[in-house]
Amino acid sequence: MDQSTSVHLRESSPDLSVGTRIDLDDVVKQYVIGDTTVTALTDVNLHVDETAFVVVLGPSGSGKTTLLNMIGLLDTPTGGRVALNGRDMTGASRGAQFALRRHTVSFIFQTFNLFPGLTALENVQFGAEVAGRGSAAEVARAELARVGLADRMRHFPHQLSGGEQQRVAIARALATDNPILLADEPTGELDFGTGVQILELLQQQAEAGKTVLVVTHNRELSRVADRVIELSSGRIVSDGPPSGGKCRTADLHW
Ligand SMILES: Nc1ncnc2c1ncn2[C@@H]1O[C@H](COP(=O)(O)OP(=O)(O)OP(=O)(O)O)[C@@H](O)[C@H]1O
Repeated sequence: MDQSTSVHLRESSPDLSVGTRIDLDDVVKQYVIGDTTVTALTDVNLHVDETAFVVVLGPSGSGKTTLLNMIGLLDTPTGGRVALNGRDMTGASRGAQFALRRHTVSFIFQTFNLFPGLTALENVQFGAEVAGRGSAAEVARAELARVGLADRMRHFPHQLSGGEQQRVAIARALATDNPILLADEPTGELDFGTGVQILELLQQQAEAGKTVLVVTHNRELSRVADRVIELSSGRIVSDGPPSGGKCRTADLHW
């Protein structure tokens, strides 16, 4: 085997036997546009090694999405270190980042980001295929049933409500079987009742053994978390259980 083949195989075969772990050490992220520098994250130290429902809370512009993008290896820090599953990915090649991300992290977005020309089933099947899972159609059917959409498999996104579309997006994330779910304002487009259902669904995934990180500006949502990481102007200003203790989704108001 020549050296390039060996490097390729190594990069596309991350060690999946290690447990899920997120480590950010002294992470800084700056964006430079013309002669303006925006510091989105400053000296962020974050360690998650538990399967838990974690809420990242902060006002608009505090760096929540930037933090999620760092954890999900969608963006690289200006300074500091990002490691997933104990592997330092800070200086890793795009190929190595893609390979690890593919088997570790799945994303859920505020605007669902479904493929409009694919049915619910095909959207979810795509998730299973990207992750290289066998029997992708079977996996997709099972995950859609898990999120309560067994009777909507042939529907296209425009034929589904916002809450149903978000369920499809969650099913697509689950179809990858990745251990970390990163959700950016997943209830932002939904009414209160639907948002609570989506939150419950995400909470169930944490109870089933996933690490679920949900970004929100809505403090009320953070009351159901196991752990709340609060950001202000790019810095973590608190990290711990919700003040007042964890409550049930049924006790939320917004
Ligand atoms: N690609 C980029 N180029 C330049 N500046 C950026 C970029 N992405 C984010 N920023 C800046 O970094 C800061 C943090 O942005 P970020 O989107 O992480 O905040 P946020 O807390 O997620 O905000 P929101 O809740 O409004 O989505 C903001 O000042 C934003 O303008």
